[in-house]
Amino acid sequence: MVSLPKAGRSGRFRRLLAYLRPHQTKIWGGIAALFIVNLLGTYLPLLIGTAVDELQAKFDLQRVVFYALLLIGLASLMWLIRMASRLWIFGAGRLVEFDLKQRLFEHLLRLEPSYFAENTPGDLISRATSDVDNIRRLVGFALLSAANTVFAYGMTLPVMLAIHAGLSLGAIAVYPAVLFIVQTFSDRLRAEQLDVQQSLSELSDLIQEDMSGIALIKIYGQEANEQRQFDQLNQDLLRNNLVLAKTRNILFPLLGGMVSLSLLILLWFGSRMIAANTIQVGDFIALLLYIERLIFPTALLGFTITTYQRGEVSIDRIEAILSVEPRIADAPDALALPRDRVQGHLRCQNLTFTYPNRSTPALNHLSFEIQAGEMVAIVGPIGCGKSTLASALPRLLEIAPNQIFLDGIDITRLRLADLRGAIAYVPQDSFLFSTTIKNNIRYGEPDATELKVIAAASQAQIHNEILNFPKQYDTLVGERGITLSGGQRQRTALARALLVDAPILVLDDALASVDNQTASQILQALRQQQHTRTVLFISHQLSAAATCDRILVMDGGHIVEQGTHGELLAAGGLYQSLWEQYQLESSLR
Ligand SMILES: Nc1ncnc2c1ncn2[C@@H]1O[C@H](COP(=O)(O)OP(=O)(O)OP(=O)(O)O)[C@@H](O)[C@H]1O
Repeated sequence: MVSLPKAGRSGRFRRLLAYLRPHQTKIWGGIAALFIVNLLGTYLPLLIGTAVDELQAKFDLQRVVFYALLLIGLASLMWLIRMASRLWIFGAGRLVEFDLKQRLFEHLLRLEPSYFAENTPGDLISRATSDVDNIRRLVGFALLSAANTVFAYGMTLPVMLAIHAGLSLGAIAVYPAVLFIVQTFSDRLRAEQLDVQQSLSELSDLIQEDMSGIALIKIYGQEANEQRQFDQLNQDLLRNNLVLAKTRNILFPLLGGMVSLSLLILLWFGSRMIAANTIQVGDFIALLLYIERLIFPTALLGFTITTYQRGEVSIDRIEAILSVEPRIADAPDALALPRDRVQGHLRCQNLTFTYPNRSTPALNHLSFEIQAGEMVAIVGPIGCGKSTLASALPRLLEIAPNQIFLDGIDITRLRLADLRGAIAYVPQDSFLFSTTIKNNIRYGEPDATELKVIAAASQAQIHNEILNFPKQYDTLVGERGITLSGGQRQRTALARALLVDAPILVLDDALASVDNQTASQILQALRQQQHTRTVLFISHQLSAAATCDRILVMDGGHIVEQGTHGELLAAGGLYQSLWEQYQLESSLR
């Protein structure tokens, strides 16, 4: 799970300002509009008070119409300017949301696969959606409401005090209590909000995992168990939401009640003052309207603070992702190696790699050399480190310098894009995107011509099958399209790698679901152009591996034997026993 950075309040505020900076014109425009609205809002009660006093002294229909029209005009103007302020500030909120989603996605694409092994998709998705949404509300609603509250108090209070200091202070005497209550509740609200967001992440994770593993759940009949786990997490979410709702339901009515109390105080003392003629009716009405004006921002203070705090939690959760530096990145002085200059010579020297959460190395002082254009098989028992080696070559793993060399150059000194452009790597699980088969094949070169796509598919021995698909190369595959068999998926993934025509091809058990005969045919086709391509064929299919120029035998993270099929059989070592086991299994099949 992504750990939260210790940002502190000022750190969070700085980040918030950084989010707002690109949209400051809109924000300032919105704040200026709010200022004008509040200025007009402060003037209106004064105008009404004056009108009441004037008309009370001498009734004049023309003056009534004049005041009515003036009030309607000013109120309409206020409405228009308030609309503009909302459009600008809420619009800035939407833009911040857009920017954050862009940044998050861009950032996630820069991180190495191990990050995604450590952080669940459900948690990342929940952060990219609900947390970004919370920040949008912080920028939109909370900012607007906070600015409005400051202006409302800043402009209204002095005028109220000028009208009648005693009565005004009496009416707002309860407001410090309002602030005290809000402050007392704020830490509790924040902690409860964090619990809700955490529960939501856990629930998203479970849904995500269960949808991916639905077949497994059914095979093992674990529906009821999964349902129980879901119930448990859903209960947690419900409980956390209810705890939060309870706190809010105590807080917000309490705030509302305090505000009403201030009106009561005003009415109680004000009506007596009018009777005693110590305050004019117009002034009293103005004070009533001013208190009324303060009710909304004061009552909203709770929401504003909650939205702000929820947004603060979300800023931490988003920054926890954005602050992770990619562990595998270009060195500042990275060397360029354009694809057309790559020979395809590979050398590993004492290559050692230990997974972060493991005590024993997966690759242990592994050394070998492969000549450009050679076709080499890598075989070995399960778990001996073959896949680890395959992902170390294009630096999908964080390997130390001076261990792997491409054409004599330490690969950690090469530009990552160049290194990965030189190596077409087909991993064990042939992942396909939910798009057409054509787009899947030309994924590494989206502009590749139809002819090139067909050539790659033919080499991967999948072309004839594609012609039988409903829309041939335009057939959708994956969730919204047809389901391919394991072998078809693997050959499509192989076609994708062949299309980019990289100087080095690494097949990591990439033909495991393809029958031995087809696998050998594919290798044969590759062999015909092997002068231009170095091939590493990692496989348990020893009959196909036997056709390679050379075989490297791995065990316990390093190479224990190497040679041709004949040489290795004659040596009578690990390869020979793997071969005998393979022959036995083949005869039983
Ligand atoms: N992401 C990982 N985190 C921790 N350990 C891992 C990880 N991936 C692999 N390992 C461990 O590293 C060792 C080598 O695994 P690797 O997948 O490279 O073996 P392999 O030879 O490709 O196996 P197979 O023939 O089953 O594909 C194993 O002990 C495995 O458990």
